[in-house]
Amino acid sequence: MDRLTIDVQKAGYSENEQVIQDIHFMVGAGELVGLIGENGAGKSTTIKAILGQLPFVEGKVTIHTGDGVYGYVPERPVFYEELTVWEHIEYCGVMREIPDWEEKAKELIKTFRAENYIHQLPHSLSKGTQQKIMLIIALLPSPELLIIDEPFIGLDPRATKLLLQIIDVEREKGTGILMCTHVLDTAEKICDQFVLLSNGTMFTSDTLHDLQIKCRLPGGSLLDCFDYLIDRDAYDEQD
Ligand SMILES: Nc1ncnc2c1ncn2[C@@H]1O[C@H](COP(=O)(O)OP(=O)(O)OP(=O)(O)O)[C@@H](O)[C@H]1O
Repeated sequence: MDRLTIDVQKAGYSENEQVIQDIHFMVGAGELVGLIGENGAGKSTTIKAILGQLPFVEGKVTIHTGDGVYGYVPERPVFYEELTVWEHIEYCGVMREIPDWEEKAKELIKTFRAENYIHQLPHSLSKGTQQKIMLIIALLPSPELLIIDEPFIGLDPRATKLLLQIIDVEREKGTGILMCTHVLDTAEKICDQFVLLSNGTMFTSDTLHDLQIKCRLPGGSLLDCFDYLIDRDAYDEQD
């Protein structure tokens, strides 16, 4: 069963300027898909198209969750300046009418070892701690689809390990996860599939094994395959 289907012919920030084109992929239940690409390739724009935050989208994005609920963790945490961490969590729980939100919140706070921060203002916290708070808020409604932008930047090794464990638990529950990242060595180990973007176009959506075959790089790393595909023209010329 799919959690997300993206079928976008073109999309962008203004009518005349398309930033991404021909993006077609799916995220299945319990699947972790890595959205990979160089700076400016169009990863964040693709995520904005999924979230309905782009003014111009030609195509269709379907979120197949029972209640249409999804969790989103942006690359840069966004908070209300005057609300404490707990007040943010409360706001999310009450506004989204999440049953038992308080209990769930306490569990998540314990999991993320964030007890000491809950009465502080998020802006006074470190970037990694802010990211943990964003994750708690994203997970509070028990979403069946999770979209995470650059989750590993700013997390210390223990927090990274914790996030990886949480990703595993979510996948076991059937949550589909789309993760945008530059940390290819980690992505390579944990993602089921990779959507590779270059210049706003998706040039492949494959497992690492299929990428290795496509690139004729048996046992090659994700970075090797990515490099090969990006420079394919140059490589082909050398063949
Ligand atoms: N708000 C915006 N208005 C107009 N163009 C934008 C806007 N945001 C991004 N772009 C353009 O869209 C293109 C793709 O950018 P995007 O942020 O999607 O790339 P990215 O793959 O997420 O890059 P990075 O890895 O650096 O975060 C770039 O050419 C960028 O300049």
